[in-house]
Amino acid sequence: MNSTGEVLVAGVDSSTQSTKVMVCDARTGEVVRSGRAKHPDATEVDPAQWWSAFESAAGGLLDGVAAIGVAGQQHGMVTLDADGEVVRPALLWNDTRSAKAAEDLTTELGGPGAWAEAVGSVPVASFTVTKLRWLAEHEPDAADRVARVLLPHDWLTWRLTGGDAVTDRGDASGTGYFSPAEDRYRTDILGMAFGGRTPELPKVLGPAEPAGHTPDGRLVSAGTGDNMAAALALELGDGDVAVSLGTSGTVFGVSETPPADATGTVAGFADATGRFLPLACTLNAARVLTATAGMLGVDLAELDRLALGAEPGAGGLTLLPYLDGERTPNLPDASGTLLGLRRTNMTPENLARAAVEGMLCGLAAGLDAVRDQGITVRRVLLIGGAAQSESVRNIAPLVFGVPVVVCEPAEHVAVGAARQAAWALAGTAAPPSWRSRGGALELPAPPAGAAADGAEIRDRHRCARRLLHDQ
Ligand SMILES: Nc1ncnc2c1ncn2[C@@H]1O[C@H](COP(=O)(O)OP(=O)(O)O)[C@@H](O)[C@H]1O
Ligand SMILES: O=C(CO)[C@@H](O)[C@H](O)COP(=O)(O)O
Repeated sequence: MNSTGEVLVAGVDSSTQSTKVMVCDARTGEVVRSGRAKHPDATEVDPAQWWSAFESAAGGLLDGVAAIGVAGQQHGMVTLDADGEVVRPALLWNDTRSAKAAEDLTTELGGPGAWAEAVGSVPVASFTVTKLRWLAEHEPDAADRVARVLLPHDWLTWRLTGGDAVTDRGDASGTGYFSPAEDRYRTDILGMAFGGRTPELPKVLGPAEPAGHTPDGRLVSAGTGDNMAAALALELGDGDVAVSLGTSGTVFGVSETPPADATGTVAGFADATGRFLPLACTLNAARVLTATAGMLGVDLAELDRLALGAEPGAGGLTLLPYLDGERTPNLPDASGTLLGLRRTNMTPENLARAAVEGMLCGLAAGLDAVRDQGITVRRVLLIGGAAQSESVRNIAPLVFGVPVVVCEPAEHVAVGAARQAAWALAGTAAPPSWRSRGGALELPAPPAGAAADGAEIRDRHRCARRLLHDQ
């Protein structure tokens, strides 16, 4: 409690590029203060770096905070030895070295359908289970020293409490060895993947179950994966689908029934409330814009200005932005392609717009995939760093073909983690309602007659994917 009698809770978002901490009023969700610190730009990171980023982001913010929750980038493999020391740097969700392991594991269990049935998802290189197989094959001595495997948020939560290691259904569902439908670990799959080794796994807590306390007495909630935390902050209703434009691009909605997409496009995750979170994820989102801005020698504001100076369709330029390989479609070794160049359309404006359209078309394909899993898409809630971009805000309604809303204040992952902390503190059956906490800005619809442009842009990108990648 602070000096004015408010009960305060803190949420931590330890995602790919940075740590953010938001301190909120536990009753309303209103953000009262915040901090952030950068992470290294790598796909292999010593977890100690997340801890120092947390300390730096939270520095001076936690006075009066009664409870804290941690949301983390999903899937990262944190390996600990018998003394609790890190065995090797964590491999992150966007590290594609385990792509071959993913293929092998898919075959070994009996194909994509067997995986979808067993754990709700077909593994790609992002999933923890494939990273363990990679470790067993490439660094067997290190694999032999692994006594426990955690996810990034599990590790941070464990550091905060100093107690037993715990996790939640949401983050566990991204490992590839937890069944969200049955609510249990599949240690048989873990053993199969990790050469017969079955390291200790964190206990899976219920949505409002506390993980423990910090040494100075703050309650720590179970924590969850970053996308699950965002869903908790957004309080997604029927017909609401979130599109997050961070390092990854994600598309997700809440479902009462466990998804099982044997095509592997939609992962059948659990959410942070006891339900499910069908989700499609691309490897290339906000960084497509920073990379394009870098190539054009401009900042992000100028990239927006350029993109908005081009006509819809970018003069016929099509960018398949697989700059870091791709996960959806599953093309870990792909690189980006720019198609349709003519002397007349090779302008900075068209290139800037092609980057925005290309990034958004990857997410539009994700929207189609979640629709195929029975999710109704009545409106898109746009979140993540690149949702701040003016050109993204202008072009998204056209490319998605449905109403698009931007919810304020931003940093939904950290706010969702804070809401989970408030829930654990209250110990109620349902989380506190924080619906009054911010506004929703409905983005202007494209002009009448422009829907055809949106369909044309999506079709052109779909044809390019088929032509170049058979996807
Ligand atoms: N106005 C903007 N226009 C375009 N991209 C932006 C803007 N503001 C932030 N970003 C991008 O958003 C990304 C960070 O988003 P964030 O959701 O925090 O990512 P993550 O959770 O993966 O760390 C960065 O790549 C940053 O460049
Ligand atoms: O792998 C996934 C989802 O399955 C990613 O969404 C990660 O959870 C990283 O998220 P960001 O750092 O991009 O927010």
